[in-house]
Formats: sequence, structure tokens, C-alpha cells
Amino acid sequence: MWIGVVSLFPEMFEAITRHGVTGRAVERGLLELAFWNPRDYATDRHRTVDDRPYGGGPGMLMKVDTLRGALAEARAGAESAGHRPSVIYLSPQGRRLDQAGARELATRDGLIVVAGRYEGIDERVVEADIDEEWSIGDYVLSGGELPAMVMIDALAREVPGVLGHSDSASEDSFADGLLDCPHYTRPEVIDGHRVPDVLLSGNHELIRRWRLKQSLGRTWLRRPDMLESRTLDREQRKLLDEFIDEHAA
Ligand SMILES: Nc1nonc1C(=O)NCc1ccc(Cl)cc1
Repeated sequence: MWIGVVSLFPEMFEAITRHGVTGRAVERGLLELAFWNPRDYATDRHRTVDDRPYGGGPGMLMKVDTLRGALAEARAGAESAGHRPSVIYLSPQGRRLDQAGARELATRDGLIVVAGRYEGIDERVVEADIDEEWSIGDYVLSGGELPAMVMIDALAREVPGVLGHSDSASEDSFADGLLDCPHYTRPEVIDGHRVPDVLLSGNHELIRRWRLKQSLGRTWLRRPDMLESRTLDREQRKLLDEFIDEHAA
């Protein structure tokens, strides 16, 4: 998947291009990131990229001509790579990103992701150049780079081939709209606490059911809202009822 990034700090993205699942996806050509820095479109001696807000008040905004210069080149880059991208802007005012949203974004014919800095960008640029505004959560960060990387990481995992067999173990439950089950690895006993026997049994059907029951139970306990928006099949209903009975006991 092709992703163009407009950012004043492109080197921050090494966190996802040089490490782990996303780093390997880039190496394998399953994920392609290209960067355009508004500072490269500054024409003044000081290479200014911020500008004062009309109406006064504290803080600065991203300078319009340098931001639009970078955006225009990013569009040209997408086109020459044969893509027709959605232009995404990350901000707390956007649509809340969740797994379904990540899955949806992974189906697009490329993305251009605008990572803002300072207090924001001119509303006319949002209206003219941005297709969709997305948020990673209700808190205010110092820039759009970390939100952009969170979004790119989440959607990269939805790109076919990115998650190899060894990575995708924990993929099942959240993809299924549930919280993840507990996980255990060596040693068998930690401070007297043993691994649940079923996981040592080698009975893969019992293990599957135990993990599903734990995911359902945890979701019921910690995020009942996630259960409201889904129907349970017969097996899931039975396992959750068992969990609830045991929890009450
Ligand atoms: N929460 C969030 N979800 O997405 N983005 C955020 C966020 O706080 N961005 C900070 C930010 C965004 C734009 C500009 Cl110009 C400056 C700072």
C-alpha cells in the first residue's frame, strides 16, 4: 500500500519504517512510504513554515503556501505511482479510528497523510485539500506525526501478507471485535502462579474454546459496549454465560 506523508519531521517515521512488522512490510514492498516536508517549499531566507493566526491569540498555524506546496507534490507523487489517494488529516476533530476504520483505510488506493504541527492548519486548506479528518483519541498531542504512525501501523496490519503466521496469533480476537485473551509463555510457574492447565494440555479444541471464553469474558467485564454492537453465535453465547456464572460464583 502506497502512503504519502506530509510532515515537518519525516525522520520521526523511522519508528515504523525501520522496525518490526511495519519495517518488514516496507522492506518487502508491501508498504511504501514517501515523504514531503513543507520546509522544502519555503522561499524565504529563514525557511518559515508557520504563520500567525488571524484574530490573534497564542500559538501559530502551519503556513499555507509551504503546506500546500508539499501537498501538491505529494499528490503528483501519488499520481506518478499510479494511485488515486484519499487525503487524510489527523486531528482530535476527526472520526475516531478503530479496527473497522483501519480495515476500511487499508482498502483505499493509496493515502496521503498530513501530519500537522503548531496549533493547526487553515480551515480553507482543510476544506479544499483534505478528504477526511481522523482522530486516534480524545487527547491533544504536539503534532500529527505520532497519530499518523499509529494509523499507519494499524492499517498496515490489515494489508494482506503483512502479518505473517508468527505475528497474527493475537489478530483473531480483536479482528473478531473482542478484547484479547490472556497469554502465557515460559516459565510454567512465576512466583507460584501456574499457567492454566488447559494451555498445557495439547488439546487444541479445548484451548480454542478457553481462549474464546476468556476473550468474551474480558470484553463483558471491561468493555461491555463492544458486546452491545454484536450478536454472539450459539457457542459464544454458551461460553460467555459459563464465564458469567463462574464470575458471579
Ligand atoms: N488526538 C489526535 N488524533 O489525531 N491527531 C491528534 C492530535 O492530537 N494531533 C495534534 C495536532 C494535530 C494537528 C496539528 Cl496542526 C497540530 C497538532
